[in-house]
Amino acid sequence: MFYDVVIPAAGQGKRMKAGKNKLFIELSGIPIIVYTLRVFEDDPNCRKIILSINPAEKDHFNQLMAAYGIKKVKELVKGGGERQQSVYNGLQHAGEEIVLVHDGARPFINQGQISDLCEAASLHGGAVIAVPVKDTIKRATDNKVLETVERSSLWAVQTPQAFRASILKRAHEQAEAEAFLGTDDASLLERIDEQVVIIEGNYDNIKITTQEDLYFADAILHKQKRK
Ligand SMILES: Nc1ccn([C@@H]2O[C@H](COP(=O)(O)OP(=O)(O)OP(=O)(O)O)[C@@H](O)[C@H]2O)c(=O)n1
Ligand SMILES: C[C@](O)(CO)[C@H](O)COP(=O)(O)O
Repeated sequence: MFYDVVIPAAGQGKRMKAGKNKLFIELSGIPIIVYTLRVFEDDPNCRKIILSINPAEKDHFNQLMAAYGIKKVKELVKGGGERQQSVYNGLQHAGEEIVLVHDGARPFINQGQISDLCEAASLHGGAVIAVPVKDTIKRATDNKVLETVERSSLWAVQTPQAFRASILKRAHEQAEAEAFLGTDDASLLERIDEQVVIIEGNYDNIKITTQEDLYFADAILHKQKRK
């Protein structure tokens, strides 16, 4: 099933404390964003990549795409102050069928799962990749525990997230109109009662967020190279 993908890549990487967009940090000599883009460049079902970026970094992104032969980025879109706004801006350039949203900061998505995700989105409206939560989760205020949350129904949600484009566009419009800010795109469907289903993913699909994620990323990369 064909799809367009919106990749938000306009963050500042504050939690990484690298003093630059963390997507330019290299893993084994290759920038993180290149790993992410390659997954979609190599997927024959991906029609086009829409990349939301900070305009000040446009030349850097263009240089990387030229150097690594990335040809499917058909739109370089101005990102927003929040991830949700970067996705919203990208969505304006997406087609009318299936659209995926995938963090630039998740370079280890397994291509095999993307088609399952698209099928599910076509059937249900929205679908997310997620893994069962492994830790015991407690709710607390001011470090005082209020309760232990029942774990069997908890999922840690990742990207990609796939949607019927018309539903995602409507969900974003409504969130924008009501000044609602979510941490992922599926939450915008949930609040307008559109269905979102889970496709079980794997724990390697980490989002590179803080310094320690870089050595987890190196380990995952080495594991993948051994295959
Ligand atoms: N205004 C923003 C914020 C984030 N992102 C993108 O959304 C993805 C997930 O966001 P996150 O991991 O939070 O990245 P940063 O915002 O860069 O990190 P931080 O929150 O630590 O500053 C990243 O690919 C990031 O580039 C974006 O396009 N626009
Ligand atoms: C969309 C996301 O990757 C799902 O896990 C995540 O919510 C991005 O935002 P965060 O603020 O870094 O959690």
